[in-house]
Amino acid sequence: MQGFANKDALLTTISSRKATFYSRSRSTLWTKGETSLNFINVSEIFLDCDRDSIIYLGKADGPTCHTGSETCYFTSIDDMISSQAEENKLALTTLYALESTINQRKEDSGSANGKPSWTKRLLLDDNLLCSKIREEADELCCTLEENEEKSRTASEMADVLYHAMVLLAKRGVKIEDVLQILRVRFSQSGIEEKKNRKA
Ligand SMILES: N=c1c2ncn([C@@H]3O[C@H](COP(=O)(O)OP(=O)(O)OP(=O)(O)O)[C@@H](O)[C@H]3O)c2ncn1[C@@H]1O[C@H](COP(=O)(O)O)[C@@H](O)[C@H]1O
Repeated sequence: MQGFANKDALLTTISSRKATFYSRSRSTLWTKGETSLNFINVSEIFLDCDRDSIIYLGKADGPTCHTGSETCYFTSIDDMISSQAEENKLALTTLYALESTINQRKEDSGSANGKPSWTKRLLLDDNLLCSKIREEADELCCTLEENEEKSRTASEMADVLYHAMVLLAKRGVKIEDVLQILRVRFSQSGIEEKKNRKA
């Protein structure tokens, strides 16, 4: 574990041999184990080369992390990065799969395998498509204004996304083109971009 220590915390640790720290939020000394009874019995204390960091070496009576883990350092950054990458991949796969279905409907004549297709109806009727996009966007806003369940917000966003993606297909614009624009905007503040637009 890692904690902040001041001179008093260090002096207390030296005399009690129990790892003691200073809480900056509570402005008080605290000894690891005073609540959990999982004390750290300190045998040696080392200062680092420029004397702004200390290591308490000792034997712990139990888990040192408040989560019950043996150590607080149980989160692997490499694992975090790869699970994030998996989530990103899944999001992209979902969007590309939906885009591909919509494009198939565009190529189908009449209906999808003889079945009625909502996508096809939208693709054939600009007024219906635009009115649905506006309607779904309004329903998304209502989930905020009327403080609806988070699941309603997710569902309405799915409706907005799907209907907007039908418009993209109709216009022959790829979702990748949209994502590319979003990526370019990562490095720019929206306020600054608007200011520069007016100038
Ligand atoms: N993601 C969607 C999707 N999201 C919403 N919708 C349809 O959009 C329509 C929304 O119109 P509603 O008037 O019912 O509006 P609503 O907001 O859902 O309902 P209300 O709140 O107005 O009552 C419904 O028919 C939904 O089923 C969708 N229709 C199709 N897709 C995707 O497109 C694929 C192809 O669908 P088809 O073209 O119908 O074969 C599907 O397999 C899906 O992957």
